[in-house]
Amino acid sequence: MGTLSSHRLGLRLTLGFLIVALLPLAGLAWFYLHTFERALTATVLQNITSIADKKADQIDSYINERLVDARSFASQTMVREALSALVATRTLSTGARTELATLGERADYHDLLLIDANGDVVFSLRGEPDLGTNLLHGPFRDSELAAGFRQAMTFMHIDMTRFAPYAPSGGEVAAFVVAPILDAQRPIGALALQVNLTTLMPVVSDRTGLGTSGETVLAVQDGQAALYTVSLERMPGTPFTNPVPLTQIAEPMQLALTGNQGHGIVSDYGDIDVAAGWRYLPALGWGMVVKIDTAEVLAPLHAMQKATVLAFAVFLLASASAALVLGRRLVRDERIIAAQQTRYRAMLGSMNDGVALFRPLADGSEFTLLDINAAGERITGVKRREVLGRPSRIAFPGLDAAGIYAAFGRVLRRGGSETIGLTAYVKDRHSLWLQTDVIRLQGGEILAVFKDITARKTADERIEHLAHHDSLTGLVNRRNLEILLSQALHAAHREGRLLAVLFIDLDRFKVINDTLGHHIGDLLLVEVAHRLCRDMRESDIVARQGGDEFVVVLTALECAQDAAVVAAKILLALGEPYDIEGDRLHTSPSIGISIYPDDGLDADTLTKNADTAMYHAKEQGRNNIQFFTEALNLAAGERLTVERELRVAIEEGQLAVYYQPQLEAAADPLGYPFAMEALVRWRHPHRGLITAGHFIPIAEESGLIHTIGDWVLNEACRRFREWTHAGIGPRRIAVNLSAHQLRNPALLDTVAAVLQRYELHEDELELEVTESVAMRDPARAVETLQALRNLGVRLAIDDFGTGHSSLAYLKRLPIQTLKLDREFVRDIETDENDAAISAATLALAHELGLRVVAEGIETEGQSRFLRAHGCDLLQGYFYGKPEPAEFWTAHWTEESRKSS
Ligand SMILES: Nc1nc2c(ncn2[C@@H]2O[C@@H]3COP(=O)(O)O[C@H]4[C@@H](O)[C@H](n5cnc6c(=O)[nH]c(N)nc65)O[C@@H]4COP(=O)(O)O[C@H]3[C@H]2O)c(=O)[nH]1
Repeated sequence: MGTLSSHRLGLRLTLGFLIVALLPLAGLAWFYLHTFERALTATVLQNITSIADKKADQIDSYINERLVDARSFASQTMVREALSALVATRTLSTGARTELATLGERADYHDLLLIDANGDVVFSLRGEPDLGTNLLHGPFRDSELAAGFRQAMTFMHIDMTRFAPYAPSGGEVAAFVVAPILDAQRPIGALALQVNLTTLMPVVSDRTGLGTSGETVLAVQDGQAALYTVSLERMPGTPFTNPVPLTQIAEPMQLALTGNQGHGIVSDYGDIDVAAGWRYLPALGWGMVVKIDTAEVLAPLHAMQKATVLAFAVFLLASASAALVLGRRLVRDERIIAAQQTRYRAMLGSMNDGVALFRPLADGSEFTLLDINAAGERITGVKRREVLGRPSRIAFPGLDAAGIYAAFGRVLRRGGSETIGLTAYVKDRHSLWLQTDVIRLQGGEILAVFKDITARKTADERIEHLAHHDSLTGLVNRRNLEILLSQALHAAHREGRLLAVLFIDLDRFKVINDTLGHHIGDLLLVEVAHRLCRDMRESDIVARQGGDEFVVVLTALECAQDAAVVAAKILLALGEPYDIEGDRLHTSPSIGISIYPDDGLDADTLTKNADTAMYHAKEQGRNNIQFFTEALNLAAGERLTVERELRVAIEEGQLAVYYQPQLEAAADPLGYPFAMEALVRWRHPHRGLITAGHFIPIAEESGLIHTIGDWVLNEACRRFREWTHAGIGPRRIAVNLSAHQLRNPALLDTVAAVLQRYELHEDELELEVTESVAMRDPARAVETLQALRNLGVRLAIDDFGTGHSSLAYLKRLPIQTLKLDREFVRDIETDENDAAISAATLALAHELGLRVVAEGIETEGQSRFLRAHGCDLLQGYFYGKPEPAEFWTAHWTEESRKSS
């Protein structure tokens, strides 16, 4: 991607200009001129040849006309008679003379002569000195006239003599046409027509077609010399006077004199280049050269040459100027491009995205790497200088070739661009994920812009995993379970197999979580998840449904009983003790099982039914497995019915408060109880009396507990005040508070209003909250309990012993009473463990200044044990069941009547 220097570019441009523009033009011009010269020369020579031919024809005609004249004159009777008369009388009639004169003047003959058979010149129109002389013996016997006379008389032939100076005519160059005059086939003399050279000259010297420098040169050979028979433009002198040796005469004339005919560009007698045509004139015995200076005939050529050179020069100048301007512009553009390239390179270099440029091979099967930027080197780990120009498969061996080259091919065929989501690339044995945009450039090259999105991809995968998995345990989460279960159901349906959904809930987990803290609870859940996964097959699904609930899906079951086997294994595995941060914890699962297709066809139904079965398992005493049955399903439906009916019950006053006595251990069992615990009952119109344990949980789930709780508190306090006003009944009233009520911000106002309404004194009202309620959010519980305490209400911890709270911890709560749970009391006579725990609890509670109420006392043995260990208050069927207020009112009234 380097750039040419301005100098080199200039040189290249000049060379290019010469090669591209000037050389062809010069060649064309030369070719044109050369062709033109050849054509012109050929035309000129053709013309000159035509002129020469024409001149030769004219001379022949000229001579023929004279020969015809001579024959015609000689054959005339008048001529024969005139000669006969002259021979006989030496005189001639005037009429005959006039007729002869007329003949002589017909053509511009110089003279008309009659010669008798002896050679005497008997008649001459001009009367020159040859008249009266004898041509055979006289002074002019060597003249051309004498030669012509002898030839005519000898051969009876009409001929023309050579031109030569003729003395009788004062040396005028002349030729004679001599014809014999016959009388009865016998020559009696001859007629001679004298033709002066001057009459031939107009024919010869006609310059038509010869321009300004044209000339017709005529010469006759005279021995080893030649005599020019016409005046020459460039050689002064009289014709027939200056003999020139044959060897020195110009070449075309030499050729003409030797009988040759031709044309060409030659040198003339003046050594000047001429276009000439030459030939021999047999009628005259002369050589003829018709010529014209090449300077004149080739003048158009020379003009054209000049014009061409001029045009060429102008063109050269113009195109050189244009080339210069263009060149400068090109150089400037080149500089701009170079600067742009530098900028782009800097930009590409500073980009975080990798950019690589490829050129496809002709068949598109392979791509050559043309360039790659710094980010591209960094991402792929290649060295630019090592891979430039190499096939892409060799340059980037770590590339997942299939996807990217297919995209290259597509973009190459269709044009435009394409984004390839992900491409795997192995660098230093680590897999990278690249996102690549593939763009086809105008030149057919392929640009790949790629970024390393491994981090993002990993994060996406993590987010994806989090979206589908529980963050604490890593198990499949509730949402993902629905999807996976639906898929598993499809497979089961397809394969005609069974499938089991196991709903698992940890018994007493809430207690552990509330008492030991969420951290320990979390660790326990993680361990539970670990144990669940341990024995599962790969095709099974283990999910956390939320809280302490887990779901296991067993796929591809042979029979429903297999699910029970797996559930039993889970029961064992989760029932093992857990060692967590130094504590040994115990929990057990309750497992509900639903089977596809018997218990439901869709994920929702199967999960719901397994949940129902799980509840049943809990009801059955925990650490238990229950299969879903239709009866269970009905029970679940029952819950809904109860909730609906409960609302009606509240409105229609079907609820009632029952009271159970709490007796002081030392007191007379038949005396007034120390306190009464208010327990709510539902007088159902069809089902009869329903105890609290059967509908309070539903009231809590549905939120009805607030209405019920407020009503019970109000009713119990009202009743208590009624009894005390009547002078019967207990000294204290105990009312249960549910966890939901305790969290209600309106509780304090409600309690304060009730205290005020019924003028309850300090410590006359005791509110019972369960241990787990107090443990759930200790800080908040302490705050609320303290506020209640500040109102003058006593506080009791219910069901003590079921949670994991220690007495030391309870010290922090503003409570005055502990209620020992029924569970401990039940086996207190038979289970040493329970007996020991109860005894220790009593002792420690007293140490903390708390009073202890034991509940669920059903036997005298239990009562005895508890009293022996200093239990303060006793409650249970042994002393009295929960009964309506009217019962107690009647009872106590009767008692007081008896005692009085
Ligand atoms: N087997 C046996 N059971 C005995 C004996 N003595 C008492 N019981 C039963 O034990 C439960 C004592 O109440 P709790 O522990 O406070 O436990 C109560 C209490 O937590 C809650 N509850 C009852 N009434 C109310 C109420 O008005 N409001 C709220 N929030 N909870 C209530 O419902 C739970 C169950 O109440 P109930 O069904 O009335 O059941 C009562 C009572 O009938 C005995 O000797 N043997």
